[in-house]
Amino acid sequence: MSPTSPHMNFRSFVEALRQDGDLVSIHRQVDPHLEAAAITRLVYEHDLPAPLFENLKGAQKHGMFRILGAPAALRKDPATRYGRLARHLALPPTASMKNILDKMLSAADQAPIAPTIVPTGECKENIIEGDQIHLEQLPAPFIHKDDGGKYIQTYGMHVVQSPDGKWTNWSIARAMIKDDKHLVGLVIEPQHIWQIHQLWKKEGRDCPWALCFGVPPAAIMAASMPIRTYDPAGNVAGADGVSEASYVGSYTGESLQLVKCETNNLHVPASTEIVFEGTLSITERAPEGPFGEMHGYVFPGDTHDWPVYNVDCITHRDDAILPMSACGRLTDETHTLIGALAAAEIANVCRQAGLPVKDSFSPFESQVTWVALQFDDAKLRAMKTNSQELREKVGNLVFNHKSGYTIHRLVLVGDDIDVYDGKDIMWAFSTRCRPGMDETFFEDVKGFPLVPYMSHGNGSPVKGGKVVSDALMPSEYTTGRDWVAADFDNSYPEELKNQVLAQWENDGFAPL
Ligand SMILES: Cc1cc2c3c(c1C)C(C)(C)C[C@@H](O)N3c1c(nc(O)[nH]c1=O)N2C[C@H](O)[C@H](O)[C@H](O)COP(=O)(O)O
Ligand SMILES: [K+]
Ligand SMILES: [Mn+2]
Repeated sequence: MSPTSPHMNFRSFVEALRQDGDLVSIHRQVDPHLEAAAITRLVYEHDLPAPLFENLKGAQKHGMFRILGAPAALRKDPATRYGRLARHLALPPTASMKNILDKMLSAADQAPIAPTIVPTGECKENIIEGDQIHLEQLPAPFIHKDDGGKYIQTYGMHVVQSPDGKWTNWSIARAMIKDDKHLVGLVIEPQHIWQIHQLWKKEGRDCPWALCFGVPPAAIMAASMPIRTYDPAGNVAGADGVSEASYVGSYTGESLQLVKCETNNLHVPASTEIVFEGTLSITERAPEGPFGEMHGYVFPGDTHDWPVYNVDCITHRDDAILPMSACGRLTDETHTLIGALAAAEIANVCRQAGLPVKDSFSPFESQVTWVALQFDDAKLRAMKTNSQELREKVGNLVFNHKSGYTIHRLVLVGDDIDVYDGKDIMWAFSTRCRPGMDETFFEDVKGFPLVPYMSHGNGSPVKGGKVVSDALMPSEYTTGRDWVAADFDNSYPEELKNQVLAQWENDGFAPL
């Protein structure tokens, strides 16, 4: 039996949410066509407990399947706002986003812990092969009314491996049902699934593939993160490097248990809820999309050809649970994971390049198109640099690195700004960055086509549209901050502040 702790076993994770009071089990019949996603969308927009749809219309025998919505979204109580994410990493429910991202980065300088191959696991409880496979009969969710199909894949983990077997990549990329035996989904440059797909194209063979729904929560975090499993520039793989599986081992401190697929030599987490096995075609493409995406838009009719996945075999647990991200406007997994994890990796890349970056975050208010980089002011001064030089250095580094792919604005701030507080970032950006003078624009870098002003704007969908906005004041480069913030923290003597706080409730105010 594989580990049963919530961060290492999806089923245990769902039970842990129930114990936390962070799960709503819905036993009435719910339609996977729009209804399950509509409920989940409202959950996201009000930071409510995760919905578990126990009784889906059209669910197959052997319990194939139930749906868990909002697997990594926010909790309403500010004290445990990131509690559901914390559960992915065995951190306390009061963990801050900084605690979560530090945990994810902790593996970067620890020895990788390779996974362990075990003979079998819960994911082998049911095996469906060949002509018994009917994807069209599964209760797959139709998520937004203008989507191009049923997006069964929004929180599953793709497993693909370089032809030389040295690099196994785990990542999330969307896919919808094409027909009874096939999916079709985004495989975009420079993502690792795209890089490995390219390697198989050179080989002239379809890429062996597995798609794992309901994996150990600690694993899906690495699947969502642009970790450098290869040379820092994120170039196409070559030498032997760290795969996500080993990276997960580092930050959990335990070896993940994997089992071999039935129909290829890939390995998947033993406790996975549902496994699709097959190939990612190097030749076949099909119309895909539109899909209501991470920036909050669907463009009806916006369909493009992408590679086809062929499903040869399905294995699954009894009463399997499919996790679903009904993404769009704030706040769902595309914000809490894609933005946050990219920000963490970008800070890592900056520090590796010798830049004094202390912290970073992608503000939800920017729909995770920005990353704020917090500089150590004293070390910044020691650099004896200036705004233009720093903007060019940071922009050329980050916008040419894979981890910067989804980010279009970098805001440079001092260490008086809390990068996890969107109000702080907007205060600094709005008051310290002079438009036109304190910004450097980058047109000759890879752009992220999912951003609406890229795919449906006035310029190239895949090139440029990026900027470094310097919200460090000139004094921060030379003498140090020459202002005092007009706020409670900074504009009153300590003993007066203590006196005000001590009197606060006696004066008749509610506790802060
Ligand atoms: C958490 C999460 C991440 C992603 C996605 C989703 C979620 C919930 C969807 C809801 C399915 C929406 C879709 O936009 N989606 C998605 C995607 N990357 C793509 O290339 N294509 C995609 O369709 N990422 C981001 C990638 O997972 C990260 O960029 C990761 O870093 C990739 O791994 P790697 O290539 O670095 O190994
Ligand atoms: K990844
Ligand atoms: Mn990767």
